[in-house]
Amino acid sequence: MKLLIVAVGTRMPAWVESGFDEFARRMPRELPLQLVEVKAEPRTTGKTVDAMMAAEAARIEAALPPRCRRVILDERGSDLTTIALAGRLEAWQAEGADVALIVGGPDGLSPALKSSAHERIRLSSLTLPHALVRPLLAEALYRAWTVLKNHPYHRE
Ligand SMILES: C[S@@+](CC[C@H](N)C(=O)[O-])C[C@H]1O[C@@H](n2cnc3c(N)ncnc32)[C@H](O)[C@@H]1O
Repeated sequence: MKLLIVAVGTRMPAWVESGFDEFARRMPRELPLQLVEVKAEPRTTGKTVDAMMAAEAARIEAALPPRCRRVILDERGSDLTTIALAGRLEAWQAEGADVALIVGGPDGLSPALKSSAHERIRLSSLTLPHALVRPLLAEALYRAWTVLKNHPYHRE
């Protein structure tokens, strides 16, 4: 099984890439964390927000592996503690399917894509900039894995 962060937006600032890479490289071989970037719709074409989100949703759909578990990152999703996220991670591993953690662009994710999700989670009740979600999520997943392994990185 692998974890994929499928995120709208390309050419992120160096601090976003190095923050993500720092935690992705710590993941074990049996649970790799991979970033799949999806091109954001240009904000200069005069399209409506709904049309831009629909175009981004089509690209996300095309990037998802078949039969993956879809987890939407959404500020209105369920709250998770680190321990609860570790529990999810354990359940996902038992299920065995790849898990796609989907992060929207500047306007968020289309309602249709959100309703296709198996679950919706949030990292905070604050609205986060989409670039910042990548390293935060990578760290949260790494931390959750260390909980399952009783690794000293996570301290109660
Ligand atoms: C700038 S936010 C979009 C805000 C938009 N108003 C909305 O309603 O989703 C871009 C993306 O970052 C992610 N995101 C932002 N805040 C988040 C949070 N607190 N928890 C989890 N994901 C978040 C979501 O995937 C969102 O689609």
